[in-house]
Amino acid sequence: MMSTDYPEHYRSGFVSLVGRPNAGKSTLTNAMVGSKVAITSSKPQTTRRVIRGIVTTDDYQLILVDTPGLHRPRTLLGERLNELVAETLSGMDAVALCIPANEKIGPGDRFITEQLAGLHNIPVIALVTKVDTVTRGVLADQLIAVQQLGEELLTPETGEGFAEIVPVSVKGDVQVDTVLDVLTKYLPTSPALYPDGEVTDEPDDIMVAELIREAALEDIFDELPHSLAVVVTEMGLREGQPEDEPITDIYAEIYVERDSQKGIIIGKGGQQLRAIGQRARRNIRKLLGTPVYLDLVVKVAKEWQRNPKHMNRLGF
Ligand SMILES: Nc1nc2c(ncn2[C@@H]2O[C@H](COP(=O)(O)OP(=O)(O)OP(=O)(O)O)[C@@H](O)[C@H]2O)c(=O)[nH]1
Repeated sequence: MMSTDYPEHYRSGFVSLVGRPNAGKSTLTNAMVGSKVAITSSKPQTTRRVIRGIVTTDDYQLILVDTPGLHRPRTLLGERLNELVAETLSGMDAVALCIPANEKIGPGDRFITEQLAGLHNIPVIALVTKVDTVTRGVLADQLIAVQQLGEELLTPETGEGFAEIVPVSVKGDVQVDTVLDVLTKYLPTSPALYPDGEVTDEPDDIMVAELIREAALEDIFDELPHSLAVVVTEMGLREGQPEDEPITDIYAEIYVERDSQKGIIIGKGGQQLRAIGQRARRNIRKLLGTPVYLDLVVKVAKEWQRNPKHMNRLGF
């Protein structure tokens, strides 16, 4: 379909879908990618950009980028990761914040919106997702609440708020095309940035490490407020697998500061570590688009967090 000649009006660029867990980002990404089957890729890309999908048509190429690390900074390390997220976002042509229609706007939404307020000259579009789950009345209230959120936190000076607010439902097949139209409006004129076919940059071990870290912190966060780092030591597609059954092998080390914390992470009979692995695998699988074999080792690195050299060695 694509040729090397691009029409003058051709647009190409990056858009990131953000939003708290369960907001419907993946479902929407898949629906947009699936609706225009020119290029699909669920493979992660460079260290900074984790590409979830590319929608290529005769008029535009929309590159959908993931930013899984967008959360409250918990530690120095967390702040650095959030800088990484900020850097990813600052390279976007637009950012779309997903807010479900059927859940009240909460602290998570507010926090992310505040983060987005720091972006300069990047339009932020609100997508009110899963509108099939609510009545018209509830949707109307949510649209107003979203508008107020934008006016209050995004551009309080001007009160402009979100560049646009678009209701959408993948399950109900409502306005998925409209979302594409809206997002691509903000792409700059440019030839396609990715060639036709599979995209094959280096996988992103930083994002994988972050997913493992999040999985570890999920239910033992209180006991380990700060002392956790994850390093992916090896990652790659398993050789000799049939092409339609790829598996990604990942070897990672979880660093804690004290022996006692090591015990917490591993748990009785290794139970906790298994649970962490399971959770992490589920999310990494989403990110990479292949089943994952995950080998986790827990190590003690004393006071690593306050030691910049140590942090550098750990890849931060
Ligand atoms: N009814 C309905 N459910 C939806 C819709 N879109 C997504 N969902 C459901 O909402 C849940 C979360 O969707 P995801 O797309 O995984 O959300 P996400 O934001 O990618 O979540 P994380 O990966 O946890 O950040 C899933 O159970 C979806 O099936 C929709 O349009 N309508």
